[in-house]
Amino acid sequence: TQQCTLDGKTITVHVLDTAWQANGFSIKDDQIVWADAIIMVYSITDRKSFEKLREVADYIISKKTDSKTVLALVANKSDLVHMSCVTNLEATQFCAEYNCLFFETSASENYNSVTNAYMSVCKQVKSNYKKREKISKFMQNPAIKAKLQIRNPIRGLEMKWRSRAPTM
Ligand SMILES: Nc1nc2c(ncn2[C@@H]2O[C@H](COP(=O)(O)OP(=O)(O)OP(=O)(O)O)[C@@H](O)[C@H]2O)c(=O)[nH]1
Repeated sequence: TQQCTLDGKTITVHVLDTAWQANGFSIKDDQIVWADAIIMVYSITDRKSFEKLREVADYIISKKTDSKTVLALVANKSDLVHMSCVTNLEATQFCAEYNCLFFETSASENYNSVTNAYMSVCKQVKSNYKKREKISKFMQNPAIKAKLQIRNPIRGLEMKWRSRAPTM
């Protein structure tokens, strides 16, 4: 558990460091569901570590029932770019496919890049929370609630009517 400052406010972050093993994650599925953000890290000098992430991302998505979780892909060891065996295009394609944020870091030579990735993910989580709060406040508005209640029966009627159409 870590405290950090975001937009002048102290936030508490629970971090679980896990690994992908032959039989899946070393954490429980409900911890995947519980997470607000999941950061997938690979080493740019180890192609297998990148390729494995497809399996990881597919598994995460299969356990998540909504899209509120922030997913991030981190290309670590950017100081060893001359030994890289994963192209930026491949990483970008992965991010587009899984809707991930993307960061390049060097844990050994540029710790700021690590902090930046970490804080950006926290910011995105906070922003998602704010958006959800706004939507839920909006839905609690009596005028909106009333409109939705009127619309739902109408939609119900439409569905009934449509399902009868082929027999007419
Ligand atoms: N050159 C370079 N080496 C790094 C970097 N990050 C980690 N390493 C080295 O890579 C090796 C593995 O680092 P770890 O931090 O143990 O990696 P890990 O993924 O936590 O490993 P697990 O214990 O299997 O989870 C160590 O020798 C680190 O010094 C980096 O950004 N650049």
